[in-house]
Amino acid sequence: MSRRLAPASRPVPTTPRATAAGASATQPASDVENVVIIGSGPAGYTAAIYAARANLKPVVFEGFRNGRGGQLMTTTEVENFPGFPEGVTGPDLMDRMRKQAERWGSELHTEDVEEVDLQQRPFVIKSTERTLRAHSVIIATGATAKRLGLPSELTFWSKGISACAICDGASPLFKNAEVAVVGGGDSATEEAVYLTKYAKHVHLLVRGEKLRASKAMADRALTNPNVTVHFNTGIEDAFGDEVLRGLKLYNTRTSEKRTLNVQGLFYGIGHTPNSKLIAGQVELDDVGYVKVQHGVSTSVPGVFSAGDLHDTEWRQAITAAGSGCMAALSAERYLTANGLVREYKQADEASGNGHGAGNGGAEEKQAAASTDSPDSFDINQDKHKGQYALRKLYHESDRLICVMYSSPSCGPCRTLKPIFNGVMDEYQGKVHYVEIDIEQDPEIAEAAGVMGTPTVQMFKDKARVEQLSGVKMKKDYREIISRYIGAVVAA
Ligand SMILES: Cc1cc2nc3c(=O)[nH]c(=O)nc-3n(C[C@H](O)[C@H](O)[C@H](O)COP(=O)(O)OP(=O)(O)OC[C@H]3O[C@@H](n4cnc5c(N)ncnc54)[C@H](O)[C@@H]3O)c2cc1C
Repeated sequence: MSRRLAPASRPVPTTPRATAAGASATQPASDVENVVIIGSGPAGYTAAIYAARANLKPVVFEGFRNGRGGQLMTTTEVENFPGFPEGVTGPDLMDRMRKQAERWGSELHTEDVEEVDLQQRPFVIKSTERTLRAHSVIIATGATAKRLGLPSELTFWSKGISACAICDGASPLFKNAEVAVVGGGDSATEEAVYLTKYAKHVHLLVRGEKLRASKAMADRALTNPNVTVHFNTGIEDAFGDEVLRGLKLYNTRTSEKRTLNVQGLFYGIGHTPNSKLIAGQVELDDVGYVKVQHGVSTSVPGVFSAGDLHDTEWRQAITAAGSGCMAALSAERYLTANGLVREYKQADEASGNGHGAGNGGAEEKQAAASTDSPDSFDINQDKHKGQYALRKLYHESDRLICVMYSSPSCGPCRTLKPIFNGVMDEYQGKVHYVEIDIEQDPEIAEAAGVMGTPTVQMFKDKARVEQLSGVKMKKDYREIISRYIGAVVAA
């Protein structure tokens, strides 16, 4: 896909410069950032909080295709992050980290970085929308748990299938249940043993005829009475109803098929570090993990790694956050030692109201109206909420009606809301926008055939004309809307 890359597009600051975040520069003008952070998982946001509190005014590229907020946006309850004795949902935790980063003046862009040049100084970072230069860079692009790609994988994801036994093993879903772990290496074997704390019995499904795990680890699984190791075993698919109930297995040597009734399937087949962006510029290990020294320093001075991107062992939110902190402090030290710091003053509001700038923050302020009722509904308003409004508009509006269906625990919905709200603002007076929370209004979501969230549907003249699942780029929504109302307002 070809993308337009703007030249160094951020304005050259004057001194002092009133920044969008309410911070002002106290050093000579420059268009070079102190620090650019790539990634918005626990590592990226924690690095942003520390760098922002050190008055460095970090610029954060949160990512778009893989979703802002990182891996925890795909999970429900996080029970092991300190400070949340009752647990917290992954999306809530990430929203809180994001707000904290924003509050201290981080500049957030929900964009993917497509290219970096770490050979020249200042470093050059090109995202889908802009090109920046920076004296230091923190890479926190995480790792992606490998999936099997079973036909029913998405249906049972977080409803029995999980990529993290340590995170999800204690869930009530698996207590005293039979569960399976797939994989034959150290991680899978360790996870199988770990799960015996909660599950009645654990089945370790191994494609080959022996375990690849270390002897000590393999022995722990093989001698545990609550673990059965099934060699030469592949998984064809999963089955169940509301939740996972079992697996369709096959013998990898004889192709013989059978089923195994389990309520959990945990993937222990490894992770892929998201290091393509920096391959060839920063030293990586054989698998692609960044090689670090002193915790977070990469082979390029001024470039730091944080979180799962270099963590081959722990891969937890708290360890990622910890290394985000280390990366930010290391970047600060590096900038200071090399006389590169451009310090910004925190404006009063930065420490008070919980809002900085960043494009996401600005867009989030434009949320849809509160739920419409017969008393409050006004057809002249652009933005609406709830099924009453949708039914009224469906029958009475002569505009294009854009409906976004979301649910409170859906991470991608949180990513899409500000994006879609921003697009809707470009078409004031031309479209009607309705936000439907499918937990509050399940009937209308069912009637509309919504199978997952986020979903965007568009209606014109009492007919559904478009349906889009997941998070798309602004330009995709604009292109579609322009088909029905003519002009594209913003490029
Ligand atoms: C289903 C599941 C449940 C889990 N539950 C728990 C739990 O309960 N407790 C726990 O401690 N841990 C849990 N984990 C593990 C935890 O989520 C990870 O260890 C942690 O998120 C790693 O943080 P990170 O910041 O290093 O990377 P990630 O969270 O992976 O974030 C990486 C970020 O980088 C961004 N990015 C990637 N490429 C680019 C690019 N080119 N440009 C811009 N941005 C980019 C992505 O969009 C993403 O925002 C779970 C993991 C999964 C998959």
